[in-house]
Amino acid sequence: MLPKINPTTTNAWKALEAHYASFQDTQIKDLFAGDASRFEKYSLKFEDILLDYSKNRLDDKALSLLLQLAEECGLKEAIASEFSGQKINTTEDRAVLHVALRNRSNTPILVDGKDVMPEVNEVLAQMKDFSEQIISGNWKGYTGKPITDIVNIGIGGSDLGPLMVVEALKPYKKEQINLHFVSNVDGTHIAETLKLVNPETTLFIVASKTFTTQETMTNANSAKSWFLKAAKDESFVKNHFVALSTNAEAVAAFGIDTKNMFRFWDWVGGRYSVWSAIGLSVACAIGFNNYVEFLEGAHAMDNHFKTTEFDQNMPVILALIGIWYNNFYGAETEAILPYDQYMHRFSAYFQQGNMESNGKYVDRNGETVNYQTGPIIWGEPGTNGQHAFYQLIHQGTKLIPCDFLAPAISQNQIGDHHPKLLANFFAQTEAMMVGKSEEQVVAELKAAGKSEDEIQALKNFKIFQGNIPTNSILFKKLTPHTLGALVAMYEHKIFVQGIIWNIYSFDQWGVELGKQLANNILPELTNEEKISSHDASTNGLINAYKAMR
Ligand SMILES: O=P(O)(O)OC[C@H]1O[C@H](O)[C@H](O)[C@@H](O)[C@@H]1O
Repeated sequence: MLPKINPTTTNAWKALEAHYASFQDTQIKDLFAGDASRFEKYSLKFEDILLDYSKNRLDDKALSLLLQLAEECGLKEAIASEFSGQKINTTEDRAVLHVALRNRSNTPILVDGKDVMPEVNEVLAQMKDFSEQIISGNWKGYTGKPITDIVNIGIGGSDLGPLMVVEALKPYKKEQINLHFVSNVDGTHIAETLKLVNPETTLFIVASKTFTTQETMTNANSAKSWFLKAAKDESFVKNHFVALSTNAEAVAAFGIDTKNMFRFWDWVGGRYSVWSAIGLSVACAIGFNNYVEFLEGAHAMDNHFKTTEFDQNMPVILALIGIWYNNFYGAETEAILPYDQYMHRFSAYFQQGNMESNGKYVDRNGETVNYQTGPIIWGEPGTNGQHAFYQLIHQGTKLIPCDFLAPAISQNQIGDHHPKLLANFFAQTEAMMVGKSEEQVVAELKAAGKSEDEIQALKNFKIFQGNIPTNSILFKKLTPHTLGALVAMYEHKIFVQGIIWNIYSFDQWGVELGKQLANNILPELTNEEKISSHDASTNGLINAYKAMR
């Protein structure tokens, strides 16, 4: 079971507070000036991935206290509990075993005394067989034509994971299959997607752990009606609809043959489910072997996380640096900035991964925390972000630690695009650290021929204070294996932080209230009566909507 230690009561926390008081104004660039080996010391390599964390407001003392914090909070025991299948998702009484889904070494993992690996392998074999039939064209639609388009209908973890991975691994995509993702209950999403596809050659993958999610069920029903309008015969549904779910009854009730159901288990969290049957659209897009490569990459990172000393452990180091800024410097957000267009949904994916996991104010003792928990995660690919929001990172009033990610080798070697992209990556992390001093600004303005008055009027606007912390994550190439490792790295970072913050990272009670109230409101929108059962604002809005429509 997980430890239940309030991190602020540890010796390490108190020592970190004391250290922060004297260290807080230290400039990263001065730390480099004082230590010629800082880059070597503060960087880690794992396979083809280099993590450079030297551009942080971090010294040996802070780092060793953060490592001590991890020890005092029982991180070692917590990792062992997770990997051994203990029910560490206590509020839902479930194990947390996405690591079993990619456990390529096949060592037994027991839940309630039963090894889960045979079932995991069974579903993988089913996914292999199915994806091969789709890709080869052997799986036929109701008029005997092969499938050309797959529409994944799902939301949250049943959408963001496969969507992010299919986008990131586009260079590996099989040409004959087009992928589409429908998530929003806004009818526009399904309507615009259906305009692009033909019922004779389209496969709908209905992805929902619970198979009760309003958005997904609504979209799946609309897709089914659209399909039946063309196919006319219910018996054809089995050629065009498959389900990814833990809920066989609901799948059958929807009219999908349970032979066409790919199952997973309650110990797979939605936001950690791309490694499960939820990855079927990925396997159909890039082929099963590439999907397995993706699992292998994650498994390799799992082993690194499980077996490596904390001071050399990438997810642990990233997590501790995050805690340093979140809990001592008061940073409220973290930006994830991939310099790879294929990774354009990576930040959105970890927005859910992080914020749904660690956005909690109640600790594992059921008490309200007296410290900050999960940060706000956001980001867009570089270089686009540079022309949009980097202004605030460079000269705003908020501290925003950033992760920069980039491949050394582009999958599209066109002219000098890639050196230009990477030049921007390196320049931004350098600029964020070194800033630009008053002396530099004045010298530049002088060199540009400005008068003394002009210099005085302008100079303050052109100064960059710098000292903005960044992690640089450079990898050789965005292969399925490397992507798997990167995703697993961030997953474990979230785990480590949740353990230290003494919260439960694998439930998501905070999404329930809105769903409940929407279910109450929906029937009120289907009649013309004036509504008075809510607060004045909600009543006013509902009534205004009814009058407008
Ligand atoms: O896969 P489903 O059961 O349809 O759930 C889809 C999503 O909705 C829920 O509200 C949760 O917030 C997510 O964690 C989940 O991924």
